[in-house]
Amino acid sequence: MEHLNRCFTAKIKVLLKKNIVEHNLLVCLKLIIENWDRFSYLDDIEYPLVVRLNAFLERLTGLRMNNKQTENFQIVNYGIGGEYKPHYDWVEDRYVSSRMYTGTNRILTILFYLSDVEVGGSTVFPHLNIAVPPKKGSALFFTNLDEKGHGDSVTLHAGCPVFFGSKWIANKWVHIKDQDMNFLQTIPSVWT
Ligand SMILES: O=C(O)CCC(=O)C(=O)O
Ligand SMILES: [Fe+2]
Repeated sequence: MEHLNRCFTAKIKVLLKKNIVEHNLLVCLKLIIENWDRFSYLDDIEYPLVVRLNAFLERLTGLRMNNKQTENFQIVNYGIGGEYKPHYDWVEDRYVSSRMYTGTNRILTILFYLSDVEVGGSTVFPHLNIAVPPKKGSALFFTNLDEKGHGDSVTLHAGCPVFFGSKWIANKWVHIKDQDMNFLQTIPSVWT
């Protein structure tokens, strides 16, 4: 795995690893994905390959990835002109209990790029001056909350419009419930 981009501020870690997903997993995910509609969720229990991928992510991040602590993979396809306007992946504290099924906020986003995009489609962080171009097989990791567990405003991000090509991504959101909050320090090899 090779680093393409790494940016540390006081509050956020954005990390891009190349070819993080073994090739066969990527192929299987794509096969499943191609039979699904846009904005589909992969049932993590139903697909043994997804179970394997979650175990891999557990080892990699030091966070628990079972279905009480993470959301199922969300698969999204953007065609030409498709974009995701600037937003946060966390919700305001007052909405956490009603909107998050774990009753806790999203500590980490893992975004897998399942396709290359010919032109456009970068994931951008305007407050951090970071643009991550989609590269098939790579993954972007970023924390969403500050040290106190509240939504972090520097994590504003967007999926830029696809100008040419088709963009496939799979999102994994990990909730803070029952996680070891020292995960960033305890497994430094993941983050360095
Ligand atoms: O498409 C992207 O690059 C970003 C997607 C995203 O931020 C999301 O699905 O929450
Ligand atoms: Fe997002």
